[in-house]
Amino acid sequence: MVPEKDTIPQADHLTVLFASQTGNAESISRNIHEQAEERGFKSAHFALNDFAKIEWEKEECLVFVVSTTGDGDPPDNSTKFWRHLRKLKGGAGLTKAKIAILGLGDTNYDNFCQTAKRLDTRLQELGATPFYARGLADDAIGLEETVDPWIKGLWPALAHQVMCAPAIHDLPQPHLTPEEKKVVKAIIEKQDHDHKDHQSAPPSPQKLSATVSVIKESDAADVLVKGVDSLSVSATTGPTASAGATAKISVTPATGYKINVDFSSMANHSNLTALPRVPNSNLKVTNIDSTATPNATAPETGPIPSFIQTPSPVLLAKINSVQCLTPGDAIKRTLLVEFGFEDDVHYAPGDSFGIWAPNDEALVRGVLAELGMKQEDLNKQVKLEGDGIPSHLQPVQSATLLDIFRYSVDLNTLPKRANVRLYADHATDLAEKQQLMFMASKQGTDVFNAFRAQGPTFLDILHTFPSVRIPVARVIETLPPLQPRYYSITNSPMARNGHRRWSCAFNVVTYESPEGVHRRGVCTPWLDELTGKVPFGKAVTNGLSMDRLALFLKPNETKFNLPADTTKPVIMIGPGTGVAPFMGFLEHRWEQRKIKKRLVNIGTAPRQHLDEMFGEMWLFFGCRHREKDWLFMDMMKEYMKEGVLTELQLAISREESVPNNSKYVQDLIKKEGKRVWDLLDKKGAMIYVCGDAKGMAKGVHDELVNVLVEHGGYEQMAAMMELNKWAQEKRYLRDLWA
Ligand SMILES: Cc1cc2nc3c(=O)[nH]c(=O)nc-3n(C[C@H](O)[C@H](O)[C@H](O)COP(=O)(O)O)c2cc1C
Repeated sequence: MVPEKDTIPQADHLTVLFASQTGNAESISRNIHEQAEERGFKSAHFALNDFAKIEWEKEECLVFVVSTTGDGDPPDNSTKFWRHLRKLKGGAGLTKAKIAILGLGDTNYDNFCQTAKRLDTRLQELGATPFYARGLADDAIGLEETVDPWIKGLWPALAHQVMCAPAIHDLPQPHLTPEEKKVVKAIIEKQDHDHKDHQSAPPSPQKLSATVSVIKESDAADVLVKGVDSLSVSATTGPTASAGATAKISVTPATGYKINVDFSSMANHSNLTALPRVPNSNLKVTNIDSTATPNATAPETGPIPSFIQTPSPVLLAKINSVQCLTPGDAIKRTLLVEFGFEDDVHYAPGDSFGIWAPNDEALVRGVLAELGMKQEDLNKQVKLEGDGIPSHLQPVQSATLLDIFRYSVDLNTLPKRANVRLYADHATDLAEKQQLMFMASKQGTDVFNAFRAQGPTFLDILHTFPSVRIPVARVIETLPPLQPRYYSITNSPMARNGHRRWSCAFNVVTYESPEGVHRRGVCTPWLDELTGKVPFGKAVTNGLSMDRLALFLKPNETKFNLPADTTKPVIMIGPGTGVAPFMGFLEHRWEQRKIKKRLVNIGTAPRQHLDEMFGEMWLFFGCRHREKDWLFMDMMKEYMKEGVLTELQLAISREESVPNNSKYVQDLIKKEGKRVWDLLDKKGAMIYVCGDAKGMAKGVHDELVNVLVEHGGYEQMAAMMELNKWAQEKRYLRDLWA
């Protein structure tokens, strides 16, 4: 019997959902969505925060591609969905859902692929059933290692779902390669056989994933779509000049570096396999303005273009002061920058804020020149259109190409194999085409890795393969989105004028690669140049740029803030610029103490010793050389003198006189283990860790486990679980960065 139309399970319908912070999960999920459509599925593609657009009770197959960010946190474009998931009760409309989850993460972080794991658990609690084994891809070894075989295995698993769903035999069947058909047939035959023999359940996701691995590598490249790119110039006039288009200083376009790698191994491989699929061409860039502003050259440092979507409202700020905290011979150049607002802003010590810095102007102009754009085209207003274009491009209704390349595409990102494959399609020189194809293939993995190890910008790639003529629309839609940069606030709203200013401390990221190439980050060198590259010494307040910058408060999901109960002791662990939020904590506590002291003195608060009203504050700080990069040394000493900071433990990593057991903050936690345990056990201290997620945070975490084992009498596993519990209770808080 054919079910009524409304009740037909939509087994040939597929919804591909993503949660992505820096664009990987978004582009991988788009790839899956596009391949699904080519294979005959009716596929839809959404960010998890758009969950309201999905008819959950009707969806049969849902594919999730989710990354993990921060300290095991879900990406920003999925937080609304998580709040929604938390509220749902078991069996809440998900019982029909068949799910497949691909997680992206990095094993250098403690909570590897936490979002995918949590999502899997929660969806199954709510009644969803996996139809295909979960994949967890590791950025540390290369996402492709897992992503490519996972996607390859997805099609037979999906087809199996469709073919086995009895109600939908009349619906069109998805297209499979002959190999995939064989696999599905084998699964169905095996299932029939098992069923006859044992009356057993359908194959488990694990079995499916094991079976699909028989598909040959070379089949991955079976569906290739050559996109037609367009920069159509159907001009209409429009007077608007975008945010970044006003002329100030002239900038010479950068030329790019030629990346040298050895392609000699290419001769040994005549057959290339596992070539990634080229992303579909969806984007159309249409010129909507014929009134060019030919002499406009450099970006305004003022407000960011209106098409940029920030996670909280933009706040305009000017730079009040800048101070270089490290002398010229220090390994890193560290700046303390204070931003000022005209109106009060609300924040708490420990909060962070975002800055949307533009790409380096010379790099932007170099790329546009290399793409064949004429100077007079750069300031024309264009609009970006097309079905299925990346979410960050959808709001671009009217902008200049200059602004799109300044603010919307990441020009420093390392190339992915799918992009290299795309560039091969657009190379006109045969030798270059072959080299690019080789790097995109499985056989060229070593060469590809050697190429990436030199940190090429997009301009370097164009410079290395000069015959690549890639349309600008293809570049815009295939490069990942440029991300804002986040900094911890180092001051307190309780300090004088504290509600009208935010300070932050950061290392200026510029370095020379082993090949002698000058490399730079996006935001910190930009801020350094904007503030005039001040020398080491006192804060500079004069002669600073008068432009307004666009800042925004970062939604503080982790609640990395001081406890409301001021008597609770806090243990702060933050080497290098990881100390930034703790300077805000200390200033805040100092102000709280001053107020309490005044109230006691005038008799409005009970006479009590200040140390009874405020818990101990311990700081574990680390630097390389006491004289060169002990950041905020004077302030730390002052806070010690005032009794605000009750314990300062200093680790110094590059001074010979310092013994090995005091080089890193984790060494000092070990040394002070007994006292740390007492503070945790007897006084319920909070633990805060801020800084590098890979080396430091892991080392500190392991040492905290040891403290619980050695001094608290825990078994290793129990100690780990206790720390996890503290993390969930927000007693052990971490603010980490890559
Ligand atoms: C600031 C930052 C924090 C991260 N934190 C984690 C983490 O806690 N666990 C993990 O497995 N991966 C972590 N990663 C790795 C990302 O999940 C991985 O690079 C992924 O490919 C990013 O995908 P996306 O671009 O879709 O966000 C982190 C990456 C960054 C840049």
